[in-house]
Amino acid sequence: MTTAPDTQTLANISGTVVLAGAGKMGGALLTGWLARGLNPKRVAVIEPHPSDDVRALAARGIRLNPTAKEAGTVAALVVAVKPQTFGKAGPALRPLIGPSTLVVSIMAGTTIAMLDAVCGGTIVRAMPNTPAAIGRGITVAVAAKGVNEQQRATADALLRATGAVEWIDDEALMDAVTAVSGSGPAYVFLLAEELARAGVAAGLPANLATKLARETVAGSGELLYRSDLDAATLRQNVTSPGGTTAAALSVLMGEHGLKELMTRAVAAATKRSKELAK
Ligand SMILES: NC(=O)C1=CN([C@@H]2O[C@H](COP(=O)(O)OP(=O)(O)OC[C@H]3O[C@@H](n4cnc5c(N)ncnc54)[C@H](OP(=O)(O)O)[C@@H]3O)[C@@H](O)[C@H]2O)C=CC1
Ligand SMILES: O=C(O)[C@@H]1CCC=N1
Repeated sequence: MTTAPDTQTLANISGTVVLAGAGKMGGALLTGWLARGLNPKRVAVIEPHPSDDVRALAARGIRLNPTAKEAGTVAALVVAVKPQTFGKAGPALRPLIGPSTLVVSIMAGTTIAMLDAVCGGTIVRAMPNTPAAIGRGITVAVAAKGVNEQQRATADALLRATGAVEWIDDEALMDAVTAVSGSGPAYVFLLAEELARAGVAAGLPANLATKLARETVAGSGELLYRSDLDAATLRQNVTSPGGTTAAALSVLMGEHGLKELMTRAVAAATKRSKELAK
């Protein structure tokens, strides 16, 4: 069950919240924080090439690329650069980290031990996903030893500003988490792409096929979100015995079907997440 975002905790964070890397995921987090009441004057962004949207936020009080001194006491540093960039970008973040700074990393495959070695701080490792951009993400988080209750509440509020949050104790699960929910939106968008393509192959005009696929994926997702029924029951509700859906599902659920493909896909992503940690 999703808990309501703790807007009070977000508004009460004392000190600066620094976002390092305001790209697709970092930008989505930033949007969520501001929408949930984080004072822009408390936010600083470290970003070599800020987008026009991020630049525009400077007019609302966000500090762009401040020095460590200008950033002041950093309550939380959220690291959203690419894992491959972190080795170079990480050490430059060190001066921002004080004795009580919480470091929240959303980088795939980057372990708490690696974060500790490169930039230090009190660490929460998290894996969000892009529906965060509309407040409908899901994030899984794991806290390093030494994260106190207040820091955990701060991390929770920052992450919950973009959707649901699940806390786990076992960091080793983060590779599979990344493969399922971090990368998962891409699998769903691929489904929309392929459904449209198959519609065209079945004779539909491209714009109609694209609209039908998009609305079908979006509407089904919304139904799954709002319904108390599980995915299997919702699927069965579409499937009339001997009907069209059953014909399609005999392909999708048949030998070498989606079960096998998805198992292989998630295994490949899990493996890649583990490789990023090396
Ligand atoms: N996209 C997703 O669905 C998800 C991504 N993540 C994680 O989020 C992180 C960011 O991914 P994503 O947003 O997709 O990638 P992006 O490339 O969109 O964002 C990364 C940003 O970091 C900037 N950057 C580069 N060098 C530095 C630096 N030295 N200091 C500060 N910022 C820097 C990049 O600028 P420039 O482009 O100019 O180099 C870019 O704007 C990754 O670690 C990824 O694993 C986690 C969950 C989901
Ligand atoms: O593809 C990636 O590596 C990142 C992590 C999860 C989603 N995007």
